[in-house]
Amino acid sequence: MSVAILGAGAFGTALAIAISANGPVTLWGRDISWGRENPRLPGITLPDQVTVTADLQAATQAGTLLLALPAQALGAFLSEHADLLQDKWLVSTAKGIDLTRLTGPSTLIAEVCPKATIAVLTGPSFAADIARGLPTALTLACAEDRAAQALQQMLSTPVLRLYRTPDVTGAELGGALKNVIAIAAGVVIGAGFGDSARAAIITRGFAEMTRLATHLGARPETLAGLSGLGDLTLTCTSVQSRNFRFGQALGKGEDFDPATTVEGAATARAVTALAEKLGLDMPIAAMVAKLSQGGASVEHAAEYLMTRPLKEE
Ligand SMILES: NC(=O)C1=CN([C@@H]2O[C@H](COP(=O)(O)OP(=O)(O)OC[C@H]3O[C@@H](n4cnc5c(N)ncnc54)[C@H](OP(=O)(O)O)[C@@H]3O)[C@@H](O)[C@H]2O)C=CC1
Ligand SMILES: O=C(CO)COP(=O)(O)O
Repeated sequence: MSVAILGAGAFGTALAIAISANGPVTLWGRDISWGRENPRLPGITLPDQVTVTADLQAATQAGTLLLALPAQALGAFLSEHADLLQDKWLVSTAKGIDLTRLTGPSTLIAEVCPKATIAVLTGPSFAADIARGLPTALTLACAEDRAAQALQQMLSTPVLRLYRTPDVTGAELGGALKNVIAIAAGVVIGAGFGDSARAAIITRGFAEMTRLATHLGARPETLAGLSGLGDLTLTCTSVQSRNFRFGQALGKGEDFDPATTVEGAATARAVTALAEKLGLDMPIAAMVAKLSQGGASVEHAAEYLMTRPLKEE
């Protein structure tokens, strides 16, 4: 089946490069004036197998469409182009929760394209690493096993290894929630609170991720896999992560380029609203939501998290 990637940012472009090892791939972007080298992936030239186009009608002739758009842009994009997306195999790579609907990408897609086969591709993977052909392992989540197996074959390469799961909720929530915790980890390091505090944030953040995701039907083992713990580990420990760097800037009291995609900021607000609605305790997410909107100081957030009532782990 032919493959197109919708969204020519860092990740869409990296995936196009990787998957083109298996055959021709179309990469659609609304601005492709950069030609064969995307400035978001400097120094990397697209292989001949990748066709870049700004013609969405042409790109959506492919049967499998990878949606590589930021989570907060996905809903509007789906609604605007719904007529081109019906009956397709739609694979979301967005790692966030929609702020207006309080749902993950798979639910957004299902609402607009009820006949589509829906999957999620997620896991620990910096675009630059994938684009350079470094070995990477991802999770492909799809409730329909035959489609999951077909997508796994179609999108795996000798350096991009996909594991599959039917747990779409767990996979997409792991990817969304780890971005929130990565901001918190960045704050901790930026503020000079140290590596021990970062380990505490990662561990208690993982507890929050698991609490919300399992409440919404996810399997705990999915959260412990590549899409949850794997991506959490990567993003909380690497300055390659935009979410981590955004948190670091908050911790240092520095400005951060508002044009940079930082999924965890809006997702922290969505998670906080969702947790309130569901009666769940998500204190780290709540602090990240406040910090990223300028609604709390780093000192207040640290004091709040450290002086909550003592409890069992
Ligand atoms: N970068 C990474 O390492 C990874 C990213 N992801 C996830 O992939 C998703 C995309 O991230 P990434 O590629 O890095 O982000 P980028 O900021 O690099 O690119 C975002 C892309 O989305 C496009 N876009 C934004 N809004 C719209 C819209 N309304 N219609 C059409 N195109 C739009 C932008 O177009 P324009 O340039 O015209 O604004 C741009 O090409 C995110 O959810 C991210 O979490 C997942 C794994 C790794
Ligand atoms: O999701 C990612 C790595 O798996 C990319 O993280 P950032 O969006 O924080 O750069």
